[in-house]
Amino acid sequence: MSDSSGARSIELETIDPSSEFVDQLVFKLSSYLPSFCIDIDEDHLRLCVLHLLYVEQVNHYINLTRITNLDDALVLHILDSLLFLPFIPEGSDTLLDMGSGPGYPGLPLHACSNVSATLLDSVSKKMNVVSVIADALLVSDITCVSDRLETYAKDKAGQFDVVTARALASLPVLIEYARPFLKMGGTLLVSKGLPDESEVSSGLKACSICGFKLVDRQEFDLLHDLGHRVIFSFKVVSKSKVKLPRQNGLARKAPLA
Ligand SMILES: C[S@@+](CC[C@H](N)C(=O)[O-])C[C@H]1O[C@@H](n2cnc3c(N)ncnc32)[C@H](O)[C@@H]1O
Repeated sequence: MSDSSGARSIELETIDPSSEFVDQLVFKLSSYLPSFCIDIDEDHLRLCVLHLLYVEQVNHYINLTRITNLDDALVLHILDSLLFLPFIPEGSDTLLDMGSGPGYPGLPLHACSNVSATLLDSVSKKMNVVSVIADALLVSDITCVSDRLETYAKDKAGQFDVVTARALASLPVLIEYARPFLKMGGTLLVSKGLPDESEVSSGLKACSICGFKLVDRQEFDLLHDLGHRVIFSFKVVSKSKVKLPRQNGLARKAPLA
């Protein structure tokens, strides 16, 4: 169905949260977590599974993800998002997920922790979907924003404790995007597949320009041979040496490092 602007409206077909099918997926997901030292109760995992099922439902008419096999999606969307969880410093209240797409990793992180989350993507139809799904899940304290990062940063300087990014851009670009949003002492968490060493060394240069320090780097093999992940944790330790945000698009066209 389309509205007067031609945009397709989003109507979710309600999914029974206590169905046997949902139970099975929750059980499967829960069995994956101990190998990654992640401990989350079933109610929170259920929210992650329902989010995934709604994403899959809407994906039939709005392109949100290329991963259509549910078993793979449990690992590649939910588990992959939850890998960030142990890296969120205790006491963090506010999280921004940059380029969140269908809500990864921001929605599972919000569902499984106490952080209030802002999910941002420049493509408004994606954020509309995530907002409708968040309403259906009755998750509060989640804000969906359709904007470019460089524009949103002008209004939200220094407002977040944690910024996350998955599958968005190279390390130096992510570091530049994230810095204006973070408080002093705040944390940037980035997940990467197999970054090459030149990307890492440019990232470290961008880090020192923007006032970050790399504080942790851990590697994980996803289950079922679905890939390798490196989680980088950067902490804001000083002021940026360049004025941020720069003009729209410059971070990608002319990276700082
Ligand atoms: C490959 S998708 C990844 C989505 C999600 N993080 C995930 O892992 O499934 C990258 C997303 O970043 C968004 N994006 C890219 N550049 C952006 C920018 N400058 N500002 C806001 N969103 C951006 C795109 O619209 C896209 O939805």
